[in-house]
Amino acid sequence: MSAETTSLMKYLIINYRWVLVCFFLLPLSFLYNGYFAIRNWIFFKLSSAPKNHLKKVQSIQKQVQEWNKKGRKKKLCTARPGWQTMSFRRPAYKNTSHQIVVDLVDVLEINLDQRWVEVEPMVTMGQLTTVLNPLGWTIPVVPELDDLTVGGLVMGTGIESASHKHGLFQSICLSYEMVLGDGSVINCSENENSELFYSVPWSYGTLGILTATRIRLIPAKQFIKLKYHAVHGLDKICERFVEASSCSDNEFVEGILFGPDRAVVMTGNFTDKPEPDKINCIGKWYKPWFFKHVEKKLNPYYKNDVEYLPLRDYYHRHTRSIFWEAQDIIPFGNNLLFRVLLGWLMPPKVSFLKLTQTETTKELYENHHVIQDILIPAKHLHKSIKMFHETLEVYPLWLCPFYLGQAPGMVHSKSGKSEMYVDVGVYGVPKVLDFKPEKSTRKIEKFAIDHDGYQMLYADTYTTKEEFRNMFDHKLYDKLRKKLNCEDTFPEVYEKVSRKARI
Ligand SMILES: Cc1cc2nc3c(=O)[nH]c(=O)nc-3n(C[C@H](O)[C@H](O)[C@H](O)COP(=O)(O)OP(=O)(O)OC[C@H]3O[C@@H](n4cnc5c(N)ncnc54)[C@H](O)[C@@H]3O)c2cc1C
Ligand SMILES: NC(=O)C1=CN([C@@H]2O[C@H](COP(=O)(O)OP(=O)(O)OC[C@H]3O[C@@H](n4cnc5c(N)ncnc54)[C@H](OP(=O)(O)O)[C@@H]3O)[C@@H](O)[C@H]2O)C=CC1
Ligand SMILES: CC(C)=CCC[C@@H](C)[C@H]1CC[C@@]2(C)C3=C(CC[C@]12C)[C@@]1(C)CC[C@H](O)C(C)(C)[C@@H]1CC3
Repeated sequence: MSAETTSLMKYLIINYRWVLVCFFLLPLSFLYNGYFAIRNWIFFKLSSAPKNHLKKVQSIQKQVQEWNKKGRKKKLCTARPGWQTMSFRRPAYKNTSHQIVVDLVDVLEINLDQRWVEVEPMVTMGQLTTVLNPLGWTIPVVPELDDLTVGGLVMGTGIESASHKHGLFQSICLSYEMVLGDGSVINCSENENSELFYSVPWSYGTLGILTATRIRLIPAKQFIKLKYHAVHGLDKICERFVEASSCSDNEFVEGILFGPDRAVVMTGNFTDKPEPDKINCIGKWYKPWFFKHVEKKLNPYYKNDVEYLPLRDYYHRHTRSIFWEAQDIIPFGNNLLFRVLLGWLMPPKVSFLKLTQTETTKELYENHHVIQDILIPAKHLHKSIKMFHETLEVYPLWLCPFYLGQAPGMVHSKSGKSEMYVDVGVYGVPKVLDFKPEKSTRKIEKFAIDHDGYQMLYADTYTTKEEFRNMFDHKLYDKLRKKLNCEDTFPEVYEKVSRKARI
């Protein structure tokens, strides 16, 4: 292809990606979701899951035992296709690993007396909220985005606006059932095999295959009373945000920074008594994107600083616009006409976007886009926002507080006592002129390491193995890897998340 044609193709792919998305990916996503809704309903109606679980676990054990018999030639990973994972890149290591099929996709049991739900690892957040919310229950932390799987959230991490009370996703898990590298099944919890229980989070499937987990339940009411607090000035923003995060009356706390000195802090509580004229079904297809709706609250003209959002609308408030990533894919996606006509098809499935990503878009995102979630102690929030402004100048920034305890494992508070942390989510096009992906990201990673922070690993990490082990506490992890003979069974976490391991 001539140079002109190539650059024309690149121009079209970059500036008209929305054509592919609107005319192909949106309808395809809608049909795919429809198929799975029916499939789940039928599987449930047949009550297939509870009866089949044991058989499905035995099939995983059999796969691992066969792998052992064949001489353990390659290391193990799950057979989930890389394009389906909720991470920016695809796991290249799967091509050179022995893949274990883990088709565990169902809700197993809801025990309302003891307040837990037992689920298989491929259950998604969308499926779980569909099951639980009509029953008047919820898990305490419901990570955004329907397609997140329980397995990925346990083995990686998960966070949402209730995390300031309930911690990260692993803090709401009561037990894990796993198949180990020798083909045996093990259960672990705080009181049983507790060292394994604390090592599983952030282990990225490198200690065993997760086959079920029990998650705590709390009563859910049908609405969230959401208060919007427009705040101006970085000092005031940090003060208001940290104060809201430490106030135990707030069941939900979230902040969106729309510029270096203007933000909206949101506090929420469950309620069954909404004021009828203030109900906002923000999840309806024709409604504005949530972050755009929030941005309007900065304007003093919009007096209405209290709204009542239906529970499921609140839990998946950022899903239609994929936080603010959809605006780079469908620039006119928040336009009223588009929303009324095609909003019901949004969002395009992230997995389909990944599946159809071209080298051109990949290069574009690599060199002109940043996607990171940096977890920083709340006492360093002011400093970190300034660092992000100088290094990237990307807005909006997502601020999500979470309580981090001292339980052993890869991620714990480093100050010797439990403390409030903040997830600073950065998703967008850097405005600074000197943005260089590796240099800028390594600066952010160094800032995190120097301030007792962490980096979410669904995103690119440019840390060296030594820096990675400096950021994440490998003491207990290394001990378990040895105890469970993982060395030649599973790769190490770093070998699954580093830039070399992903394409
Ligand atoms: C345990 C459980 C798992 C579910 N899994 C899914 C799912 O994977 N995908 C999805 O879209 N929807 C799921 N649902 C939601 C389900 O689709 C709706 O709640 C149900 O269709 C509503 O119809 P119903 O009122 O007849 O349900 P119910 O009358 O509550 O129950 C209908 C069926 O659910 C079974 N059931 C009820 N409670 C339990 C329990 N604690 N453990 C196991 N089986 C139970 C009963 O045996 C019966 O066959 C699940 C619900 C429950 C309680
Ligand atoms: N609000 C939030 O908290 C959000 C979080 N995220 C990120 O998304 C990730 C989850 O994405 P998702 O696509 O669900 O997960 P992935 O499929 O990406 O899995 C993440 C890791 O968990 C491992 N894993 C998954 N299931 C199992 C299992 N049953 N047994 C052993 N290992 C397993 C995978 O191993 P393998 O590679 O072998 O398959 C992989 O290393 C989270 O970790 C989080 O970082 C993204 C958006 C929002
Ligand atoms: C802790 C929290 C809230 C994290 C939110 C992370 C999301 C914003 C991330 C997770 C996966 C993610 C990186 C993704 C993308 C955007 C940002 C996402 C959705 C997109 C869709 C951007 C466009 C890209 O071409 C491509 C399709 C590869 C990715 C896929 C993953």
